[in-house]
Amino acid sequence: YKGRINYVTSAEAKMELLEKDKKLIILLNSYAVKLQDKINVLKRIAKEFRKPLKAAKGREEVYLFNPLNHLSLIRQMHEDWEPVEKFMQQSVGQGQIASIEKLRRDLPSQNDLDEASQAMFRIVDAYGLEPKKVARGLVDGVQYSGHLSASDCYALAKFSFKAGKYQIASSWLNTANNFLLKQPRKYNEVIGVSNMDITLLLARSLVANGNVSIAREMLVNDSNFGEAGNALARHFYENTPKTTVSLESCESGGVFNKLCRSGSRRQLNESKTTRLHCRYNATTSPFLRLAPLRIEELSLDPYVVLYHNVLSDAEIEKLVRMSGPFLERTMVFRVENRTEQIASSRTADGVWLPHKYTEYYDQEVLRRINQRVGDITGLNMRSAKKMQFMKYGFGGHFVPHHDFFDLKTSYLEAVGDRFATVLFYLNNVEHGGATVFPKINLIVQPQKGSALFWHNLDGESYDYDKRTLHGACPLISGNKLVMTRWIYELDQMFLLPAVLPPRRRNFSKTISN
Ligand SMILES: O=C(O)CCC(=O)C(=O)O
Ligand SMILES: [Fe+2]
Repeated sequence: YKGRINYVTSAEAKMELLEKDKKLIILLNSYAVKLQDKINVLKRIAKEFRKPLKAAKGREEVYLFNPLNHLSLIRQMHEDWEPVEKFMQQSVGQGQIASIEKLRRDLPSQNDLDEASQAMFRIVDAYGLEPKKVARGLVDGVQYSGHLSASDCYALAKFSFKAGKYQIASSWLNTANNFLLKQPRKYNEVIGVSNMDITLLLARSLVANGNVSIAREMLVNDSNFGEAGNALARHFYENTPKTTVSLESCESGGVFNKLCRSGSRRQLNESKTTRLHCRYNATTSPFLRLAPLRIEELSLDPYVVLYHNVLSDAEIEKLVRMSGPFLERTMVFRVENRTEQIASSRTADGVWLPHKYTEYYDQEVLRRINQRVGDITGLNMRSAKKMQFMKYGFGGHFVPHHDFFDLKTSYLEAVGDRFATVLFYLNNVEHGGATVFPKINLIVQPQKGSALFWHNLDGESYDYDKRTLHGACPLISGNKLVMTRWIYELDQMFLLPAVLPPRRRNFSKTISN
């Protein structure tokens, strides 16, 4: 998987895809031109051949008595048809066909389509959208240009069906049916979904959803099936479909979705948000006496604050530039098999900064940002100086999770767990993509240059604070850029006396190494 072009999250790969699309269409057109040339020659020959017949029409006998015509007819019928047949048999545009075949090797795979479908599924699910509106470009109150095709809706239906989401599958199929009526017939003879495909999958979805009689009626009334519809409905009833796609990790559930919805609306209406408190920090370091920082306190317990204008545009530009070449699909650590894996619970591209190829002069900005975080939070930043830059694309999200590991490893024993998190927002996000804390009803809309800061450990007991559960709502359009810096527990032991090594904790997970 790694090393393969990632068409789903990477914007560059999508640009490449457009280029390939252009090339393929040029090839298809030049194939059609070659074919047309051949057609023109054949038509010309047919026209020539028809000339004597036309001349003879109605006076055939007289015509054949003419010695010229006599010879001509014999010769032509003896000699000319063989080369015509040869010409007809000659294949046309083999070069174009071969080139298309070659380009096709690197096109999006079934896996890419599944991921893109899943991204769309997530958006529809999280924001509570209706497929028929989405198909016409109306997404969560915003009218986008263009619309989906019958085949697009059918692909989304197939994906939903595979995931066992029969209700959504039915909605997509009804939408597909409406679009099919509007598609040119000639086009559908070669590609695209047929009316019968749609009806069959709709019947299966209805049956799987418990609506057997509706499915049977639909099939029997369809001229493609008639009476056979009865048996078909019974067959679907007796063979429950297998779900082959697991959406477990992409379904984030009630409160998270509710907050995502309210967030996208609020952003659109630009209406006021309620904040606990807003103040300036000019105390945690000498630096801040010169440049006090505006702080919005979003929650006191657990402690969550938003710092404004922490990073300058120039710094952000630099971070984006130095991350670009190294971005890769982010992995999720799986305790079960101790490996990093691509998971549907988190869809984004990311890179740890500094990357091993980051130029020395580029590391300056990272050091400066680290120093600033220390100044602002008053915390010790010694360990784990790396920061994670992340770029979310269409449907990109992060299911609710805790940032602490609650895991026993030798590394975490040395530095402690993730005491606090700093989440820098590196751009203004167009639509969707808020950070949400479902346990404390908090939603934060990304704002370029600001940084969200929270404690992952309880302020008194220093135990894991489960209320810090948080996630990223699916992104609907554009990109979302963030950078995360985790601050470690044992770095704070001289600042916060309660944090004392060796910490004794009952870890819920252990990795022996
Ligand atoms: O992108 C976001 O809004 C959240 C990111 C996050 O939770 C993380 O990286 O741990
Ligand atoms: Fe997180």
